[in-house]
Amino acid sequence: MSLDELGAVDQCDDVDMDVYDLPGNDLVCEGPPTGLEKIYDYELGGHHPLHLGDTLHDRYRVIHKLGSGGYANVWLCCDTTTDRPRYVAVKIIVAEASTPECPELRVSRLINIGIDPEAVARHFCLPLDQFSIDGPNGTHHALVYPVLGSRVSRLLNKAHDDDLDVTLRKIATQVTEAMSILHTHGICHGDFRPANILTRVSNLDGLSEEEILGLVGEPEQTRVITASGEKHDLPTAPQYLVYPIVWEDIAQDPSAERFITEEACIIDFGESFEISNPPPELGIPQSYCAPEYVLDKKVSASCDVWALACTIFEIRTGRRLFDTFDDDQDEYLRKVAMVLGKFPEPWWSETWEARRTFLVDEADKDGKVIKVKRGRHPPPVDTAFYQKPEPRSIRESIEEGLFYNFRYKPGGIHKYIPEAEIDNLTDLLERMLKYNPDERLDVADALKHPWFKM
Ligand SMILES: Nc1ncnc2c1ncn2[C@@H]1O[C@H](COP(=O)(O)OP(=O)(O)OP(=O)(O)O)[C@@H](O)[C@H]1O
Repeated sequence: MSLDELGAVDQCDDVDMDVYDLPGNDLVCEGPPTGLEKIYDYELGGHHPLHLGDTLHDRYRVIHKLGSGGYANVWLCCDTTTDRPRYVAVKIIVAEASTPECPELRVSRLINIGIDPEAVARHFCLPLDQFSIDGPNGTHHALVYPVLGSRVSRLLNKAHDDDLDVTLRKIATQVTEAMSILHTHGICHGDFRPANILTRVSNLDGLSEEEILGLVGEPEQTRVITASGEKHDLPTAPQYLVYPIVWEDIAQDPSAERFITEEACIIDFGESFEISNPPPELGIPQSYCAPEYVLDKKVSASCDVWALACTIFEIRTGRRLFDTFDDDQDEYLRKVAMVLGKFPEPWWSETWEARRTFLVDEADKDGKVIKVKRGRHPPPVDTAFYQKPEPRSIRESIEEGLFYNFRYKPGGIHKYIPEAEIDNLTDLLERMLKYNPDERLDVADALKHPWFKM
């Protein structure tokens, strides 16, 4: 298992591939793999095997799962050393990545570079405690964080509020302020996207474990078995995997109001870097990649600004601005060009080699790119309903309004965005999504835009 392999997948978005195809430990899990870590990552160098009820560091009792990513599992734990129950998120890094250079530890640089500690605490998720675990798969860094909730692009608990517009702009302002603080202090986040921006959760401490499970739901498990269907006896893997808490489902319960706040908190500094010393590669999914990185491998603070623009769009509309299937680079570039127009040279005619497969050389009289005609038949009448024209500008993308699709059933919540706000947001995003990074707004100037004052 290489680190590249570990880091390549954003499991929140791409959870259910490959799980039944098992290199390594020859184990399978019985139930659907959605939301679960890869069972084959339970081997030497991989995840630490845990079960509910286990106690970590003689202190943190595991009561539920909060999530998993390419590098770690995050567990909801009760701190047993305090008189009043106190709940924390314990993130256990895979052994192979638990080195002194572990990217997770980069968050501590925020404390050492002179950022006002109050601002750090307000915007970022800092570790409360840190320890290591020696287990059958190696030694793991474990970091203890405050418990956070759903990602900021899916505020289902606020969806029916009259002032949803105000709330979403407030959250977008907070995340822009957070990036502004980082850039002012010479740090790029490097992986700035809604999956790494969660809402703060409050009022859990003091509740009993039963009350907590009454709120977030009893943990559901799926058995881990051998490929031939028997109980396994490998010390390197758990006997079951735990499905993570789905905050969005909880958010729709009226009691969630007490717990889920309107405060955004930035997590995951694993890809962060010093602006003065950019890395050769970025570790951000394709849908948030600035074109100068995709086409020229140029990394700068402007890449963060591009990702921020995509994130603001997603917070305000509940949708991805440039969504791609399976992180396909050509599909991404095609979508960007459909919305923002032709790329400057030499990107258009030389660098993006596959462009001619999708888009013709010349734009139309309005400057819109033109798709290559394919000899396809029109869709049958009963599927024509789904063939919505693609948006051809930022304005058209915003005009579709806010959608929160339901996860397990058709439909969702749809709200229009007021016309005056569309004008303002279009202007802001167009300035933040300039192809030339030198013409792109920097984050401090973006923050002065009238959209944030509406
Ligand atoms: N403090 C927290 N409170 C609640 N849930 C959390 C917290 N930190 C992380 N999570 C959940 O766990 C998931 C994985 O965490 P995180 O993204 O930090 O892991 P990672 O392995 O570093 O991820 P990546 O693959 O993105 O690098 C998150 O998407 C989130 O759902």
